[in-house]
Amino acid sequence: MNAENTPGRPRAEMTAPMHRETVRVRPGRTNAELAALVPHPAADANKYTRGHLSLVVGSAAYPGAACLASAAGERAGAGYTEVFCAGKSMITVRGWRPSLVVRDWHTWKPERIAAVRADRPAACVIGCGFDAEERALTSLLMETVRAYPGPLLIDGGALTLLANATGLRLCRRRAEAGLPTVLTPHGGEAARLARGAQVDETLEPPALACALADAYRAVVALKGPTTFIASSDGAAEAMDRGTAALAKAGTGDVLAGFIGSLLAQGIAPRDAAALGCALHAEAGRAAADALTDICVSAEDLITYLPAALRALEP
Ligand SMILES: NC(=O)C1=CN([C@@H]2O[C@H](COP(=O)(O)OP(=O)(O)OC[C@H]3O[C@@H](n4cnc5c(N)ncnc54)[C@H](OP(=O)(O)O)[C@@H]3O)[C@@H](O)[C@H]2O)[C@@H](O)CC1
Ligand SMILES: Nc1ncnc2c1ncn2[C@@H]1O[C@H](COP(=O)(O)OP(=O)(O)O)[C@@H](O)[C@H]1O
Repeated sequence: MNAENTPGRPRAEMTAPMHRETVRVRPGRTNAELAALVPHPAADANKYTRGHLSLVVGSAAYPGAACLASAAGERAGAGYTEVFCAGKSMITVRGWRPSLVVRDWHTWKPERIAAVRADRPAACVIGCGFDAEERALTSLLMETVRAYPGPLLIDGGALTLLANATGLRLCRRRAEAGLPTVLTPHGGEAARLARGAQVDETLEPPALACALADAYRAVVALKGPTTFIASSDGAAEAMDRGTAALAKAGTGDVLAGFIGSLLAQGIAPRDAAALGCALHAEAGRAAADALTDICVSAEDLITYLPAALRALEP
C-alpha cells in the first residue's frame, strides 16, 4: 500500500470517468471523522436506550448467517438484540450465544414495533441467510419493508427477493415517509437489484452504487475489494481499507450486523454504513495480523472488532 492509500489519511475527492456515466467518487473518511461517530454509551444508559436491534435472519438452510449477523450486532453495541429466525434455526442460534433473545420468525410483527424515538433508538436487519428459492420469505420481507417504522437494512437473499417492481415501490414509499433503508449487496446481488429496477447492471461499481441508491431511494454499500457507499446525492464514497482475508463466506453477514447495530444506536444511515464498513475492514486487518491472511474466518471479525475500534482512536 502506498502512503496515499494509508487508511485514515485525508485524500482528495476526484471525478472519475465511469462506464457510460460520471459520478463523483469521494475518498474514504479519516480515522478522526469515523472515531467521532462511535456511539459510546452514556453513563446513565440502559439496554433500551442503547438501541434495540431486531434481526429477521437465518432460514433453515442457513442458521449460520443468523448467528454471525446477530453476534456482530450485539458486539457492535446494540443494547437489546432480538433474533427472529426459522423454527429449525432457533436451537443453533440460542446455543451459539445465550445473550441473544431468539424467537420464531412467525411471531415477527413489524407493525407492532413502536415508532422509533430519539431516546429509544431501534433498527431492523433482514435477509442474512434467507434462501431466495423459498418464495414464502417474500411476504415476510415485503411486510417488513412496508411496515417497519425505523431504519431497515436489507442483505443477503432478501436482496434477490426485493429486486422487482413491488420491492422498488415499497422502498420508495419508505423514503417518502422519511424511513431510511440501507442495502448491502455483493456484486451478484447488485446485478439482480439493477435488473429489478431497470438499471444498467454493467455500470462500473461507483456508478452502479449511485444508480441503485437513486432507484431504491436507499443508502447502498456495494461490497467488494473496494466498497462504494452511495446515497441519492450522486456521489460514492470509496472504502478501501479492506483485505483479501475478508474474502470468505459469512463476512457479509457480519458486516450487516455491524451496520444494523450502528443504525439501532441512532447513527444516521450513511454514517452508519461508512463506520460499519470501516470497522469491518479494520477488524479484518487486525485478524489477519494475528492469524495470517489465510486463516481469518467470519467469526474472527467479531472477535477483532475491539481492535478495529482502537485502530480508529486518535
Ligand atoms: N454460514 C452461512 O449460513 C452463510 C450464509 N450465507 C447466506 O447465503 C445466502 C446466499 O448468499 P450467497 O452470496 O452465498 O449466494 P447468492 O447471492 O445466491 O449467489 C451467489 C452468486 O452471485 C454471483 N456473484 C457475482 N458477484 C459476486 C460477488 N462479488 N460475491 C458473491 N457472489 C457474486 C456468483 O455468480 P457467478 O458469478 O458465479 O455466476 C455467485 O455464484 C444469503 O442469504 C447469505 O446471507 C452466506 O452469507 C454465506 C455464509
Ligand atoms: N478481496 C477483498 N478485499 C477486501 N474486502 C473483500 C474482498 N473480498 C470480499 N471482501 C469483503 O468481504 C465481504 C463479503 O461479503 P459477501 O460477499 O456478502 O459475503 P457472504 O455473503 O458470504 O457473507 C464484503 O464486506 C466485501 O467487501
